[in-house]
Amino acid sequence: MPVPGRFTIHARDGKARRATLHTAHGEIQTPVFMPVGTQGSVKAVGPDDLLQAGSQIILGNTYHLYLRPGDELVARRGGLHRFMSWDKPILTDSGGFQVFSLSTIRKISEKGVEFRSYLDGSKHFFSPEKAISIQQNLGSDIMMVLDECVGYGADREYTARSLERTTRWARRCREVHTPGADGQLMFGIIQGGFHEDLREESLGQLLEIPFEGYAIGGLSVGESTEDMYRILNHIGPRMPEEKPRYLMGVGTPMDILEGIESGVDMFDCVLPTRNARNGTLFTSQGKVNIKRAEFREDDGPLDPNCQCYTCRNFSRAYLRHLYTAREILSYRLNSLHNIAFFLELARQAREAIEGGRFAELKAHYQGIYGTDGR
Ligand SMILES: CC1(C)O[C@H]2[C@@H](O1)[C@@]1(COC(C)(C)O1)O[C@@H]2CNc1nc2cc3nc(N)[nH]c(=O)c3cc2[nH]1
Ligand SMILES: [Zn+2]
Repeated sequence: MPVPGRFTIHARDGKARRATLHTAHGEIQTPVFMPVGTQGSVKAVGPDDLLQAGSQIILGNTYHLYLRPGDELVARRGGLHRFMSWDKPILTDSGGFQVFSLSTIRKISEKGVEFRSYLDGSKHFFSPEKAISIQQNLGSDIMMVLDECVGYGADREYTARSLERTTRWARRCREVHTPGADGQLMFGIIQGGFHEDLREESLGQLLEIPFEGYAIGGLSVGESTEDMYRILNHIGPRMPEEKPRYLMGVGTPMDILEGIESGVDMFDCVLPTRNARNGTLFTSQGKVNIKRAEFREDDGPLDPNCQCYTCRNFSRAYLRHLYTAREILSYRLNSLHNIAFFLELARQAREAIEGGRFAELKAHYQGIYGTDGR
């Protein structure tokens, strides 16, 4: 009987790892890309589509589901898995980032963070304990601690004080959930901004608390690729070797490959679904902007090397028409393809690590997407 939290490394290629993470809703082969289902749905696609595309785990969000429909309601409906008919693993973010990026008028204190709902302006308060209680109601397989993601450009002094409070919050999260209770795992989140020494400080403090995994927070917040990679390359390899490493909110295909090369195992980003809705599609030959006139009479598949439903059944001309006509089907077909692309990228990375060919895979995509894929 697999024990939730067990993390087995099968192969290494440089710092890259090929591993299996066991959860209460099944095992996850890593490196893994996690489609984002912020409000309990991965926008425009259904659970059957996600399974078909090879998705192993999806993301939900404490902040959004707490505000609507309410974590207590979801608990009464049997938890998030049953509510959204997804019986594989779910990771939920704690809401810290969303409070800072989406809410107005927020007050942060030792106790937690007070914020106003982006829906109706009503006042709410998240303590670390509350953030964990919501994720217990949702029944997610991997819970994230409540943290403060300091903005890009925050000064060093504030960043240093903030990471100390984030550690105290992390300890409070751990204290209200016994490791492994109800099969739920808990990950700590490393902060420290863009200062290598503060990053090490944050990691060192978190290592004193037993977490089943560790995440790199505070990146993909508008910084340059150079700054992201500098911190990633510094802290990734310093994270516990025997536990899963998760890079939050990242990123482009090249960011993901850079992260894997730095020893990161798990990734999530809204890019595939968000860009699908504005017609930017990721293919094995680079980015395709489907609204371009050149595709008006192009009968070819979006990506000749892709096996997804969209590429097997529809032409670029048709996809361009749907996008131009603002047909709802455009969201579905474009999202299906982009999700399939990111999942296939992660699958190719797993295979390349097993074969000791990760450097070649990264070089191959660098030739197509450039150094950062922006
Ligand atoms: C605001 C919104 C919707 O979240 C996405 C998306 O825009 C956007 C805008 O540009 C892209 C890159 C496409 O992704 O940036 C967000 C993705 N970056 C990111 N997600 C994070 C989540 C996090 N969660 C916690 N608890 N703590 C963190 O430090 C943290 C850091 C993160 N960084
Ligand atoms: Zn496709």
